[in-house]
Amino acid sequence: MVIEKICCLGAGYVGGPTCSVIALKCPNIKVTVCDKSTERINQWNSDKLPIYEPGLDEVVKQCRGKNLFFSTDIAKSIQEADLIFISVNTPTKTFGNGKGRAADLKYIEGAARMIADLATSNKIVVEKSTVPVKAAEIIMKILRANTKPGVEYQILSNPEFLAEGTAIVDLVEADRVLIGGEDTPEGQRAVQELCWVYEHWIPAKNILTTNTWSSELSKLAANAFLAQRISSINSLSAVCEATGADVSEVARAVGRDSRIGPKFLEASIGFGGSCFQKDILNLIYLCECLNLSEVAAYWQQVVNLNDYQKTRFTRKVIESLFNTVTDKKIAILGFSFKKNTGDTRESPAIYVCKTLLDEGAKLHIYDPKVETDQIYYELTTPYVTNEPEIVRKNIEIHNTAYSAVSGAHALVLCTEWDEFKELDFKKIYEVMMKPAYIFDGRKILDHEQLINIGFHVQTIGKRLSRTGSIRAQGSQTLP
Ligand SMILES: NC(=O)c1ccc[n+]([C@@H]2O[C@H](COP(=O)([O-])OP(=O)(O)OC[C@H]3O[C@@H](n4cnc5c(N)ncnc54)[C@H](O)[C@@H]3O)[C@@H](O)[C@H]2O)c1
Ligand SMILES: O=c1ccn([C@@H]2O[C@H](COP(=O)(O)OP(=O)(O)O[C@H]3O[C@H](CO)[C@@H](O)[C@H](O)[C@H]3O)[C@@H](O)[C@H]2O)c(=O)[nH]1
Repeated sequence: MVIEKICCLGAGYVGGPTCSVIALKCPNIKVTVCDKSTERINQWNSDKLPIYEPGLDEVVKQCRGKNLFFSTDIAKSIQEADLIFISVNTPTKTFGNGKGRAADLKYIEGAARMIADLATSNKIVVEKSTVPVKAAEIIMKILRANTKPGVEYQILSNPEFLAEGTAIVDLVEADRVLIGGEDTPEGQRAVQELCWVYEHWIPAKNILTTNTWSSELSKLAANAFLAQRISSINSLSAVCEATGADVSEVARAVGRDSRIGPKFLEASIGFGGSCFQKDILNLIYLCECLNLSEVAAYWQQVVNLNDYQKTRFTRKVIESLFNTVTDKKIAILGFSFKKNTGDTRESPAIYVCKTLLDEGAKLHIYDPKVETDQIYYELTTPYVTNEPEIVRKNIEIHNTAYSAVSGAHALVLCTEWDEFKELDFKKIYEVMMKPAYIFDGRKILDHEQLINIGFHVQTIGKRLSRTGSIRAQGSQTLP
């Protein structure tokens, strides 16, 4: 079979960018991205795409209507496709068996049932969503139990490694593409067909093929390793604050060892995003189910340390402000989970804001890309101690950083947007209440300059000479 038509179920952060790049690099293949949500598909067909991703607009504009289509006509797209990507969401279960840990596979199962219902010819079905090991077996069972006469399926695992904010570059210049398939002649033929798609732009040596289960586990393992590096450096940031060492210097020194490498050693207020926590919890649940409790406990600690880092930072803000933020105006700069994305899923800013709101603070929030409604949504659902209406009264969303900081007791920087480095802090100092506090949760500001202006400054993993922290003054240890 030569792949002429591809269908993708799920037009989200993965399905949209991935298929746009496939369409760009494979002009001979017709790519249709489908979603159950008509609103999402309408946005993909409009001038304002549903997600912000540098470089994505250009790719979509170049291909849309030529060989790239966004559609709600799932039946037609499935029927005409040779290959179907399943790129649906796999959130952590919020109830029932495995609550808070296991991946909820209801959307995967739903997608498999749709394919089984609608397909009338042979299909290669590719699991692109991140799933627990052996999830392909579920898809296989559903498809093969409902096969129409003459229809055959091959199921492949092809996890996605793109990071938000750099998705287009990550897709165009992928370190590797991973494809897992069944160890049968038909399975291996399907693997080669998907390899052929990627070989339009990825060097063959960077396309790794494995068995299905290794491929599924490698995705969870890659995220667990990356998150573990962040928790490791964040754990050391606490040691730095307590001793006078500087975590950036430690990271530079440690990262120079070529066996360790310099990337992903940036101490922060904690990792966020829709993947790291969900995928580690997924791995932990898998280990528990396999009676590997020591392994589960090992990875659980990565998540625990991340929670500790978020709590530690927020506690520092409150303690520095004389242990009360009630009725104080606090400017929050950055709400997305990292720069260059409008995505707020599991953003550490949510924890910081909710805790401050619970303590009675009035928040003035600015983020260059997050929509106002999204901020309200994140802060009012779920787990708030106050009623949503009360919470809303204590939040104001701003269009600029300058208006957010006006009259504020403190500025809390939660996301490392480049534009925050360019702000005129002399101007900001003038309009803030005194003493004026800055809490740099991303270590991106010029702290010496801020201290010279007159700010009390605190950051992650470094003790600054003028911190303003009651606990820090005359004390060798920070909370
Ligand atoms: N976001 C990332 O950066 C990233 C990177 C790598 C892997 N992943 C994984 O990829 C998967 C998708 O993540 P995402 O961030 O794109 O999720 P998302 O929530 O942005 O998008 C998923 C989309 O699937 C749609 N959907 C659900 N069931 C459907 C069905 N049966 N038919 C058609 N559409 C359906 C939903 O309406 C939604 O729009 C997850 O498993 C995630 O872990 C995400
Ligand atoms: O040194 C670092 C690097 C990252 N982060 C934080 O970690 C989180 C995740 O960042 P990143 O990994 O860059 O973004 P994601 O889009 O979540 O991408 C991760 O999750 C995706 C979904 O599975 C994978 O495909 C990617 O390979 C993997 O990097 C963010 O809050 C970052 O601010 C740090 O605190 N310090």
